[in-house]
Amino acid sequence: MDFRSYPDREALAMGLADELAGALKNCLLVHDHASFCVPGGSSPGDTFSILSGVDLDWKRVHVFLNDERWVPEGHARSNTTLLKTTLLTDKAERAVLVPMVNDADTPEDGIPALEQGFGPELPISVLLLGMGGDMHTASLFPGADRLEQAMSSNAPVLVPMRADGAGEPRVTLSRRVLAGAMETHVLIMGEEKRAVLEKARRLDPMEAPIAAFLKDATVHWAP
Ligand SMILES: O=C(O)[C@H](O)[C@@H](O)[C@H](O)[C@H](O)COP(=O)(O)O
Repeated sequence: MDFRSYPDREALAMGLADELAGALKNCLLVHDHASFCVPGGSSPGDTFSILSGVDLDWKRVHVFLNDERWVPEGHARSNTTLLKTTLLTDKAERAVLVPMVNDADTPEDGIPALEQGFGPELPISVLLLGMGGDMHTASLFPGADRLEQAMSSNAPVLVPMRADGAGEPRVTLSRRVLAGAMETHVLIMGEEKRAVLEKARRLDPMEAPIAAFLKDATVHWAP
């Protein structure tokens, strides 16, 4: 694991946006498109805003979430809405969004149609992950109902997930798909998450799902 510490959150957003843009540009030099997989939640907003103004051949960048809360677009907890308002604006408006939610009643009902969109997107070219205080990443929550399936080596691309800490039902990319990314970055902020991440490194991924992705990752942190 490579750990990068920034003096403050503004420097982190600028440094991380620069790093992600560089990785996407490199990928586009040799591939016809780049698959860019990003977290929802509150941490990446500033990074996304900076990235959206970067000069890049965005129409060849395919963006999708690590995971989504099963709520309609426009809902206050919709990661898709967050993505559309922070990343997919300005120059990045031309990027292609691969949907992670549809209007089915449950993730189980919606997943078959969603999975079809992921065929051309794997392996992920550039992966950004967040982490919760309980060591979850994407919607791989410790103790979640289908964690074992989602962490297994023959897991499907998408897994429905319900967990006490999750709020609403979720859909998440499985460990197999996330761990197959060509390049992985992790974004965390604050002393508490830094300590949690250190602890996670010593635990089994079933207890600390973020641990499954740290070995080859670059972690970006600011106080
Ligand atoms: O939909 C989600 O909740 C995310 O994809 C999730 O995995 C997130 O990255 C972490 O929970 C950290 O969230 P914060 O950035 O809000 O702390």
